Amino acid sequence: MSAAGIPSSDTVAADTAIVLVNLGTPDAPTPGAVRRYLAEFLMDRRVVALPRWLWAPLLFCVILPLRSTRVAKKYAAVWMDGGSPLAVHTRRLAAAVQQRMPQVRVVHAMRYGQPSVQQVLEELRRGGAGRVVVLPLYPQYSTTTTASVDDVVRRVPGLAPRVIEDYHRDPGWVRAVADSIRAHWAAQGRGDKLVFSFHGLPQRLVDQGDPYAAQCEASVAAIAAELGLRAEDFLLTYQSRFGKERWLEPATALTLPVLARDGVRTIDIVCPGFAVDCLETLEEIAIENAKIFRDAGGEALRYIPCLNDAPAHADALAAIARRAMTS
Ligand SMILES: C=CC1=C(C)c2cc3[nH]c(cc4nc(cc5[nH]c(cc1n2)c(C)c5CCC(=O)O)C(CCC(=O)O)=C4C)c(C)c3C=C
Ligand SMILES: [Fe+2]
Ligand SMILES: [Fe+2]
Repeated sequence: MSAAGIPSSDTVAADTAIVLVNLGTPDAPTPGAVRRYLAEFLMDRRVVALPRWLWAPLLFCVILPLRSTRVAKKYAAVWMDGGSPLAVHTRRLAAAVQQRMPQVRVVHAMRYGQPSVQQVLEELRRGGAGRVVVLPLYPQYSTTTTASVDDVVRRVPGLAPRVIEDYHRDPGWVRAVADSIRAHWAAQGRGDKLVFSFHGLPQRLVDQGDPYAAQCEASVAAIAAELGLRAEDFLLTYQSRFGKERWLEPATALTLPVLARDGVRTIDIVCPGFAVDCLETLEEIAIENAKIFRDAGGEALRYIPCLNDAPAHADALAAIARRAMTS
């Protein structure tokens, strides 16, 4: 043990594996690949709970044919040399965590698409892994994300992995996010407002007990305290609404024009619910919402990248995983 109570690398068993699990992403920015990805994702009952007789025809006959082509163009706008940003950054993050934990195997898996959680866990079992820790890359717990990872993990026989539920107030993670905001301010100056934008969720799920919104609020409070912010310096919004139902509010895309009309000239925007950059940050926030803000009279919406494979992020996740391995 270190003086700080964090288990040191030599207290960790050699047959241990850490699996970083992210949402998943299409394997090409094409309508066909996006359709396959969305079909698997949106047929998960944790994500859309409507009865299958109603949802399946709607999804396959209406939503996927229309949405896949439109969304493929968005993916194409942010696609990287190594693939989808979410895939590239997740791979790099797993490599950075592995560097910090040379005595265990660190791998990554995707809830939807490849490499699948099931396939990765089965390989670990065949390879003789004794202890497996699954770290979903969702700082805030939701039934739609973390619980869905838990569902598939439990389906793999012969392993009893420890699944980390959330790390929304982990001090190392909070410091890493705060430091990334400080670094952005040091490089670009400080905007008039700081917006924390999180992926949204149907309000119904929160009413039914999903702790996601409360954890987003707690994350923002902790990061704001670390930065010494006053209440008027920042606000929390929710993005990426899907469907007609009421989602968590205020919505990012509706709040930005209001701020512009109220005379806010420059906004710094950060997305601490996303461990790595993806379509929802690079396209929806940094391209689409930046335009929405400018069109409403704002000067600049300056996007602060996700932590991705930053050393402070890998340090924080390695410490979280080590604690889970030894508790
Ligand atoms: C009912 C629909 C959706 C719920 C509920 C939902 C929750 C949710 N999602 C994330 C993280 C990500 N979502 C991403 C993309 C994305 N999300 C939905 C729908 C719901 N998400 C869709 C349909 C899509 C695909 C894009 C689109 O068609 O608009 C991504 C990015 C994936 C990528 O490839 O880059 C992430 C990450 C969280 C954290 C969350 C609940 C808290
Ligand atoms: Fe989503
Ligand atoms: Fe989106």
